[in-house]
Amino acid sequence: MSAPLVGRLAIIGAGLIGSSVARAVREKGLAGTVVVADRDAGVRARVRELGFADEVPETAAEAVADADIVIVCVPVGASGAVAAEIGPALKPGAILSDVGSVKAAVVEQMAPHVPAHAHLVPAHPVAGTEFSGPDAGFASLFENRWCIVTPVADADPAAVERLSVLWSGMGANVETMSPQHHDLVLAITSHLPHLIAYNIVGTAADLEQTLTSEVIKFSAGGFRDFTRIAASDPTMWRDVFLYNREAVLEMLGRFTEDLTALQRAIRYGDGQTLFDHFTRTRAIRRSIIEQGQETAAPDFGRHLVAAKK
Ligand SMILES: NC(=O)c1ccc[n+]([C@@H]2O[C@H](COP(=O)([O-])OP(=O)(O)OC[C@H]3O[C@@H](n4cnc5c(N)ncnc54)[C@H](O)[C@@H]3O)[C@@H](O)[C@H]2O)c1
Ligand SMILES: O=C(O)C(=O)C[C@]1(C(=O)O)C=C[C@@H](O)C=C1
Repeated sequence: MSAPLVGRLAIIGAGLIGSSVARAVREKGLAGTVVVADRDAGVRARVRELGFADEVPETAAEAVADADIVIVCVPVGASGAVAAEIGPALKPGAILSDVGSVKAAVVEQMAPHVPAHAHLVPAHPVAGTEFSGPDAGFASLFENRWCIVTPVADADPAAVERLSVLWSGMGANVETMSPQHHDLVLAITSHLPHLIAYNIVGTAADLEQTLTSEVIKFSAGGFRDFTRIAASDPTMWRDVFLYNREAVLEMLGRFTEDLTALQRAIRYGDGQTLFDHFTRTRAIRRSIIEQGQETAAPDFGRHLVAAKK
């Protein structure tokens, strides 16, 4: 049997993403030892029960000692504090990575705490669900999904390559781009759709009581899909909007202008504008499907409703 890709892998934060990484790495035999840390004692106890880690130390600093690769899987706003805690314990040559949904702000928070003898290689697996916590993770989450690696300016190419190989090993398709470009792209493809979902479900909840209960009773199709997205973790998404502020505001400005144009077409009975717009958007959906990017993601974890934090 050949040696695993990574000797010792440390994961800080054992929620949906951290626990999925641990499960995927173990299932594929990518690491000799998987060490998992979480600041929450209840989560640590649950990780021990679920058995997807070889070691579950009390602190993050203990977890990273001797680790070859460290993946920080905490809400974006906590990444600086975690980097400060573990930075001094990183061994020479260690790769420090993360999975945050925002990249420029994570680099800004983490970079000052990375010692010269370690390598910072941020990444973002573009795969998830509306569920949180260690019960919600599963080994196949990253299969055939993108993982965007966003190397810093002076990144060590060998470290970037090693982390990319680890994500490929978990089944992901790896793409590389700058942290700033990542944030602009994800603002429109992920962050704005979540904001729209949070907003539309909030609007429905603010209707008069009888109307709201009818919305819930008759919800199907479109609205139901929005409620899935709007059930996503409040801490995670608060941080995404606070830390990708500029890119989200840029995309929100464009979105608002386009919405106003549709509103105007409805007001003036301009069916041609509506028809042309909907025809253009239908083509985008079709090209996504043709590229094989449509997956069963919306149904992942349905059985885990009870596990939702
Ligand atoms: N949920 C998704 O769909 C998704 C997808 C891709 C990337 N991400 C990113 O992954 C990261 C984690 O998201 P998640 O969905 O796994 O969240 P989660 O809430 O399921 O898990 C986060 C875990 O981090 C722990 N934690 C928080 N602060 C900590 C600290 N200072 N030290 C140690 N542990 C700490 C929490 O106790 C929790 O167990 C976020 O940055 C998010 O942006 C999420
Ligand atoms: O499918 C979902 O539930 C998701 O929202 C996953 C999703 C996304 O927007 O695609 C959410 C945030 C992450 O940073 C990456 C993936």
